[in-house]
Amino acid sequence: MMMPKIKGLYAITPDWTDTEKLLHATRSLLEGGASAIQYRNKSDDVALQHAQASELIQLCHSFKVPLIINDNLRLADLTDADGLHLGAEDASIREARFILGPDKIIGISCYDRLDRAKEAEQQGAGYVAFGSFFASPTKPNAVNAPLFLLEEAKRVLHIPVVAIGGITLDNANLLVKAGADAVAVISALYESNDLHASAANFTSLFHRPDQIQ
Ligand SMILES: Cc1ncc(COP(=O)(O)OP(=O)(O)O)c(N)n1
Ligand SMILES: Cc1ncsc1CCOP(=O)(O)O
Ligand SMILES: [Mg+2]
Repeated sequence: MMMPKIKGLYAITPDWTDTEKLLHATRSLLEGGASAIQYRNKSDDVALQHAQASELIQLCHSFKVPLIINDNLRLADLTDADGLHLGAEDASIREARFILGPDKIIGISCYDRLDRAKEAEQQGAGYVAFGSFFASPTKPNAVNAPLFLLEEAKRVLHIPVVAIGGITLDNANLLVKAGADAVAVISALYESNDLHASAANFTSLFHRPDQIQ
C-alpha cells in the first residue's frame, strides 16, 4: 500500500479483549472517514495483540487506510504493519527505521516539546504528536500541552502535526484551527453511542472552510 500522509481523523484503539467488538467498532470508524488507525493495546497478551493487529491491518487495508502499532517494534515488524508510534519510553527512531525499513510511517510523541519534534523530523519521523491538550479519560496523568504549541509547530515543521488528549467533538475545532493536521482520539470515538456519526463529524472538521469570526 502507498503510505498516505497522516491527516484528518486518527483513531486509536482502546484496550478491548473482545476482538469482534473491536473490529466492528473500528469498521464503523473507517466507514465514517477515519484516515488512520493506531493499535494501542497495553496488555501483555502477545497472542491477543498479534491476532488483533493482524485482523485490524486487513480491515484497514480494505479501506486503504494505514494501521500503525503503538510502542511495540517487534509486533510492527511481525505483522508488517504500516507504521509504529514511539514515545519517550519506547525504541529510538534509528532502531525502528533499521528494523522496519524506509517506507513505514514512524510517529513520535513530543508531549509539550517542540525541540523533540524538530529532532524527530531530522531523524526521519513521518509525523509528530503533541498533547495532552485536554483532560484525557484514557491517560489522566499525561503531560499538558498548550494550544499555541500547534501554531509554533506548524511554523517550523514540514511533517504532519497530530494533536492528542481528551479530544471531543466540542473541542477538536480549536486544535484544527490552531493547525493540527490530524486529531488522535480514543474515548470520544470508541465510547460513543454512534461511532460512524462521531467519525464522520470529526472528519468533517478537516473539510470545512475556516469560519470568519
Ligand atoms: C498519535 C499518538 N500520540 C501520542 C501517543 C502517546 O504515546 P506515548 O507517550 O508513548 O504513550 P502511550 O500511548 O504509549 O501510553 C500515542 N500513542 N499516539
Ligand atoms: C495516549 C495518550 N497520550 C496522551 S493523551 C492519550 C490518550 C488519548 O485518549 P483520549 O482520546 O481518550 O483522551
Ligand atoms: Mg508509548
